[in-house]
Amino acid sequence: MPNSNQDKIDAIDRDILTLVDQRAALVIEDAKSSDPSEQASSTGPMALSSRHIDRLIAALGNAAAPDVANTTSAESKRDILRHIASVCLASVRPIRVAFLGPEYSYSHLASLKYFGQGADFAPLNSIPAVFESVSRGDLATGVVPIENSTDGGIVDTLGMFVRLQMQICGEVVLPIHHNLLSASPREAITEIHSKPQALSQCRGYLATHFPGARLVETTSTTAAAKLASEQPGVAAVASLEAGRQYDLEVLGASIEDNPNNVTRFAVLGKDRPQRTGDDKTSLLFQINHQPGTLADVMTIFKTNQLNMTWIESFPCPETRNEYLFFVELTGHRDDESVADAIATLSKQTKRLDVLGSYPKAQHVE
Ligand SMILES: O=C(O)C(=O)C[C@]1(C(=O)O)C=C[C@@H](O)C=C1
Repeated sequence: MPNSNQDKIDAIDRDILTLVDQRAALVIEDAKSSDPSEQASSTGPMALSSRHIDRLIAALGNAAAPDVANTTSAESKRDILRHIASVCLASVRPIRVAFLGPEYSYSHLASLKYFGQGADFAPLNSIPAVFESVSRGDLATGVVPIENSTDGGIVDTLGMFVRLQMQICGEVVLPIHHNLLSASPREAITEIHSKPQALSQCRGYLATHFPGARLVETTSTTAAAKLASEQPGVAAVASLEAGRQYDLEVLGASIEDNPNNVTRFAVLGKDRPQRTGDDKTSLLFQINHQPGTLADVMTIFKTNQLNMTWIESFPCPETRNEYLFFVELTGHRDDESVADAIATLSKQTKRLDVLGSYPKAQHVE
């Protein structure tokens, strides 16, 4: 059936493309006139654009164009604008982003959420490989899971921060909805494969519905999905996108035990984002193994009225019975209170790494 509105739709598409080109030209002009430190930034501009887009969508509410039915969701509008922003930024400076692959892992979805589809994505086969490629400078930036709301700190990531000098220049918070995916029917499933964290986030569901299945750990959820497409009797716990990629049936949707399951990802890189007024600072420190030292450190945060958003201990690789601590707090290292706390902390710790100050993730959808 011919579409009677097709000519009008074509005209609108042409207008959209003209506007995208105009937008890209403005971004290029701004990049040329910005100071050299901002020009070198690979992660900052997209974070800033996302922030502006979020504000714009929030301000528009549900009344984008009064004369037109408001049929597009705020989420779709946000996705469209983020994609356009990312494509415009890529015309100034292509961004290469390392993540734990293969594609459609949650790390890939988090990278897409942060950088948009205009970035160039490089799937690597482990979290340490992501750290090493950014540290060597092979890739400008990388995205790694750092904390899950069900399971806590991601050990591979925390261990790499302990081993390697690495900066955090952003964060992404992604709701994680796991799915049981297979090319085989439900009754034929004998093995369920996934990354340990994903299996753990679904342990109640798996124990109830597949008590006899063997749980097998893989390097990522998508690696499990790929295997499930190749081996009969194997199911994977992975994203819907991974299931689509490998043509798998969904045997169970949203099987995470906690419906509010979210994972926070750190954006790694050499950028040093400027203060926005709504920032976080990540610290890694080691203290003497003596009574009261951790309490003394907490007092520094209290005195400076700093709100801690995360604390996690990690066994010190060199010294048995000693621990390193990861702490995140609200505020930027350029804020007086944070700068004061860091200066005092440096006198009371055996090791102190300021991992970075960066804009707080805006929303969870
Ligand atoms: O395997 C993936 O898909 C990942 O991106 C890793 C990872 C993790 O290790 O936490 C990320 C988010 C989920 O919590 C489960 C798996």
